Amino acid sequence: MDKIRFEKVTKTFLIRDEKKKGAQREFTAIRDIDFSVKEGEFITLVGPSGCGKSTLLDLLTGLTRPTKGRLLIDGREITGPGLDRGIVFQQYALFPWKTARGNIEFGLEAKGIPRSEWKERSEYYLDLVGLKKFADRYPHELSGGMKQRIAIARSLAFDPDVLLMDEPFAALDAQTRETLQSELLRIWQKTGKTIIFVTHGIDEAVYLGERVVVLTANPGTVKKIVDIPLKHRLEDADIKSNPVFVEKRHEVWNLLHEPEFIGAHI
Ligand SMILES: Nc1ncnc2c1ncn2[C@@H]1O[C@H](COP(=O)(O)OP(=O)(O)OP(=O)(O)O)[C@@H](O)[C@H]1O
Repeated sequence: MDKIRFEKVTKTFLIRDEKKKGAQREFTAIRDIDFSVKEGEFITLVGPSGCGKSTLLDLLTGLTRPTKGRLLIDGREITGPGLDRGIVFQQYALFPWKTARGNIEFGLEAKGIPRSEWKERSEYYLDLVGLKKFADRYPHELSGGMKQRIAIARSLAFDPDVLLMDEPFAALDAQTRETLQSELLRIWQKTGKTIIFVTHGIDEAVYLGERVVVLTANPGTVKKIVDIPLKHRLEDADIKSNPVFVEKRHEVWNLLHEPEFIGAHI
């Protein structure tokens, strides 16, 4: 069965009508989004600014509902937020008054894990993201990359089936971003989570995604879903020279540079 299914999902918002004072009009942010994600799959979503990437993730969190269509997880309609979905945002969203360990334990408490298990579990997730030695640091004592690792560890501590990531590495410098990308792949391979990862970066989308969903803007629709048959992402030290990477990167680049995107900010 599909882990996640978008069934002809449309989301419209009421916005101010620029032509008529005091009036409102409908604005279609995304239209007829229809695709499925398999259990354990790593999917990346890429598209120009305003194509509805965040709107799609909001719908998956259950914080907003579609105007038309349905979103399903394990065949059940999403009707609200749930601990089956972990979220990692661009901004780290850590509690500044809690240590790295405290932030992770928050996830354990929310899930109802007995307090006696917190230490062992938080150590496990700190170790998974390579920060065992930094357990007692506060967020302001950690680098941006470390904060994002803690945010990932905290989301994983809930043991969600699905990890939703909204440009999680966008605020990091290029080198830290590359390190975290490969760490995320390693974590994904180890945990087998289903991951939906939103990005502006074509390289990032192709490197991480087993499939890349290319979206168009105004309204956001699926332009194409590109398979990325890269086998050894972590073992290949210079993956960006790999002919499959080069070819697929070019395909996604072309899709994003077709006439309807001219002038769009990608
Ligand atoms: N609450 C809202 N009310 C009205 N319009 C909205 C609302 N939320 C989003 N939109 C509009 O829907 C469209 C899609 O927005 P969204 O934030 O999902 O795009 P995005 O692809 O994530 O953009 P970016 O890449 O710039 O972050 C945009 O045109 C935006 O202005």
